[in-house]
Amino acid sequence: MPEDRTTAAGGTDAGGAPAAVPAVRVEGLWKRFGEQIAVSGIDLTLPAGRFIGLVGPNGAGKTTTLSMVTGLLRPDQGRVEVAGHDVWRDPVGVKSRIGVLPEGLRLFERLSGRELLAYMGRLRGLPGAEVDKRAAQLLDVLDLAGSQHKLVVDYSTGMRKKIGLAAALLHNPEVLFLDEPFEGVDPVSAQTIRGVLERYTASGATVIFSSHVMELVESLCDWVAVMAAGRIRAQGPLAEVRGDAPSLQSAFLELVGASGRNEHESLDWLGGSSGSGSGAGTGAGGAR
Ligand SMILES: Nc1ncnc2c1ncn2[C@@H]1O[C@H](COP(=O)(O)OP(=O)(O)OP(=O)(O)O)[C@@H](O)[C@H]1O
Repeated sequence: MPEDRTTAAGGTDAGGAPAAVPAVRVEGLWKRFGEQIAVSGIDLTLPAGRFIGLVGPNGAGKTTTLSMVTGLLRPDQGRVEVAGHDVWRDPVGVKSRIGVLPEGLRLFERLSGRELLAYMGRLRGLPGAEVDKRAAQLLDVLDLAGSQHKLVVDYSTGMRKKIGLAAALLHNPEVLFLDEPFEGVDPVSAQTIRGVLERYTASGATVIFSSHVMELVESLCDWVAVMAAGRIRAQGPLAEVRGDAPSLQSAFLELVGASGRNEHESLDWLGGSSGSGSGAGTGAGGAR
């Protein structure tokens, strides 16, 4: 991985020279769903060539943010640039430079894995022979070669993630967005995906992925943005965001205001030590 030379604000490098074009620049981004504010006027600068984690608790606004950044959801307000191109003014310019593995990935179920990649490659404008070559290599590396003629509808959760990843990588995008790429994936497949992503970022490309698994983010990412209740609570190099905390997990709990939260008293009926046994209706003052 390259040495960090970008300030947390993403403005200049250590020598004061202008920083390279960031992978993503977000300014004043808002999204409401009725009364619910999902994303609350966030600013975000994610440098290129990094392995970036967008972390936050359930409902923090990660998926909504990624959907707006990738042009899948129109913001109420704000600006988004990907690799220097405005997502809403230059949608084709942006979409040709990105790969997306969205949450709840919908695939063409009645195609085989191989056919799906052939179709996606042609949609991306790649010549047939090139699609064939890249598809064969991706299927091989992702350990899907043996299932390439199986219909996608018959794929397992992990296989779906892997074929979705292959489709997102086929055109060799500059920036790859992944919403919870490791959810429902077994450790062997996770390791395979991880290897592919590490190889991809080592060549200078950017991976931006959302997760609430802190250990994973800590072991993979060199840059993180922490989101809670629709706002960005911290962003910067992993070591900077972690600060003096023993782990990203503790820093995260501190940042999202969940540190030291103790709810066990409201569950005093739960488990063997409560003395209330398995019977219903014993109440808080049950036999002790
Ligand atoms: N289409 C929608 N209609 C109404 N509310 C929505 C919609 N999409 C998201 N929200 C709300 O916006 C907030 C942010 O949701 P979002 O899915 O972006 O969070 P998240 O950080 O991705 O959560 P998770 O980790 O649980 O997937 C939540 O309160 C959610 O209920």
